[in-house]
Amino acid sequence: MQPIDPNNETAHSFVVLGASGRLATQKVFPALWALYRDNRLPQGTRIFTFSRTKLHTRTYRLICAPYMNLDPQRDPQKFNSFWLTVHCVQGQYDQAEDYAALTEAMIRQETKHNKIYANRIFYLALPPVVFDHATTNLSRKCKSLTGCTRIVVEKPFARNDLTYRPYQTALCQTFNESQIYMIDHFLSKQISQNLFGLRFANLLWSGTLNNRHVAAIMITVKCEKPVKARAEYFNFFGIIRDVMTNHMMQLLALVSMDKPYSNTIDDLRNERLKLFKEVTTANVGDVILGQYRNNRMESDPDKVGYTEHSYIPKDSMTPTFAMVVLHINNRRWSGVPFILRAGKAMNDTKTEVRIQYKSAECDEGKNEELEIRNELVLRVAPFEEIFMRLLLKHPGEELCLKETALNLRVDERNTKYMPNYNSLILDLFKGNQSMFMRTDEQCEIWRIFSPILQSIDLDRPKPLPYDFGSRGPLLAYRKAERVGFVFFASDEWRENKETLDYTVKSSRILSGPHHALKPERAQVKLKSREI
Ligand SMILES: NC(=O)C1=CN([C@@H]2O[C@H](COP(=O)(O)OP(=O)(O)OC[C@H]3O[C@@H](n4cnc5c(N)ncnc54)[C@H](OP(=O)(O)O)[C@@H]3O)[C@@H](O)[C@H]2O)C=CC1
Ligand SMILES: O=C1O[C@H](COP(=O)(O)O)[C@@H](O)[C@H](O)[C@H]1O
Repeated sequence: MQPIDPNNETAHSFVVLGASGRLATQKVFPALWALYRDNRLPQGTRIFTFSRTKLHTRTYRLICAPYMNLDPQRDPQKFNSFWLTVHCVQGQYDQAEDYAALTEAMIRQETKHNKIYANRIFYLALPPVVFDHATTNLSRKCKSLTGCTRIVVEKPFARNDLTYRPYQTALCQTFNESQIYMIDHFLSKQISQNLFGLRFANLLWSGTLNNRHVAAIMITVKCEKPVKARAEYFNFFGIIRDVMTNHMMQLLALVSMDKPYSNTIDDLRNERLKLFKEVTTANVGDVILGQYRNNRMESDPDKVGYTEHSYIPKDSMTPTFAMVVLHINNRRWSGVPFILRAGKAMNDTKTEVRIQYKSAECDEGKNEELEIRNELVLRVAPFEEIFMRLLLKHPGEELCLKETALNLRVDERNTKYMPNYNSLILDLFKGNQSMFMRTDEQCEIWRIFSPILQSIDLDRPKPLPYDFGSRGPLLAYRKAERVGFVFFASDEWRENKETLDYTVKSSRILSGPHHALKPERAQVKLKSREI
């Protein structure tokens, strides 16, 4: 893949459809601006908005400005010149002639820059209802005749395996796979790239990531905030479709797939697909669903039960928490549970992959209640870190073991990472599809989750209640323990005693006792010859 040459002669038209919406104004335009400011976009880039709403660059820049992280000392002049590259086109998503008008607008700008070559990128920041109209009309009226055409689609990629088929057909009949960029912003997160590096570049890990050494893997995406922004979308799709059938499955693939044959995009995607094919189809027995309720302790009117929000139907059965246990049917992983846990309005905001190793069989005086396991944790939120839970000798004269951490705060290494959307948009210009999904990958993901999703849609099971701000339903934790995961005082064990005591106390109140709430640090006495 060639790096972008800012002096590239080719004209580039970047079109954001649905530009009046949240995704466009809060993510896509801020990313475009940051890349422009840092001279990362090719010189001949022109940006177009396409929406039913009549937009003017003058007013649109005011709408986007709060999300653009402007530096008043450094940026004003460049910010003005950025907006000179933006052109607004109004249109209906189902009207072919409006797309023809968009093409005329693009040609006018493209020919100013280069009369021969023009690449076009279409970013669909649109809800699914207009997806078919947009892809068909873009394909008929707007494709570049002289350069590349790329189309970017955002989740939700349909609702299940049945609705995905026509979705995939519509997309693949109008665009080639090499033109389709299915965005999953988790693929561009550092955790994803770290998983790859850690696994395939270090013998220490590549040799132990298998069912001989690993007891269980837990992948977590939990969030303290209640559902508010995008509530209508969330209530329709629920937590499983929001983060599991996309982001979390990509993390699962990265932690478990074999090393791709080569670094080419196809080999990478083929290996991911192979892994997804080996994940067994989940059924209702593999899932625990929850929905947050009022904990009667919050004064903030936003921190109420899910169905108490004015914007959520009172009888909603949408799960705001889910834990799903998956299995991979191959030699490396059979027998190891992969536990996906996600939720809103929980006790913590945290995204991580936690690899829990089997316990070492060295301690004669082993205390059954305190089973100690090594863990390798890759965390991306609230901050980036990689740590290993280890057992070392407790300082002092007594010969006993103590949990400790080998810890790396990745974000303290002074490296500035590019935010997700910036690097993904840069990849669009470069034509680098490796951080994007291929359409057949999503097909397998829907196959894995469809029985569960179908049961939720048809039977409308009542999710288990859990208190706002808690760890979710206790039953979920029991389930995780039953399949082989052991909870320690989560990761709070790394904090000072005061925080630990507080967390233990409040956790107890919020979700009842389980192994995560052990008040004592684990200490296992050993005979001297074992140290
Ligand atoms: N917001 C986010 O952070 C994320 C969003 N996504 C996905 O990206 C897509 C866009 O998200 P977002 O910007 O939040 O969505 P919005 O609901 O804000 O919709 C975007 C734009 O689409 C047009 N639109 C909305 N509803 C309709 C309709 N019924 N018929 C025709 N046009 C409509 C509107 O533009 P106008 O009327 O002016 O044409 C609107 O401004 C969605 O599929 C979403 O799931 C994915 C990940 C994150
Ligand atoms: O796409 C989504 O992802 C976010 C989590 O992503 P992050 O980059 O903020 O960690 C999730 O909160 C949201 O519900 C979901 O739609």
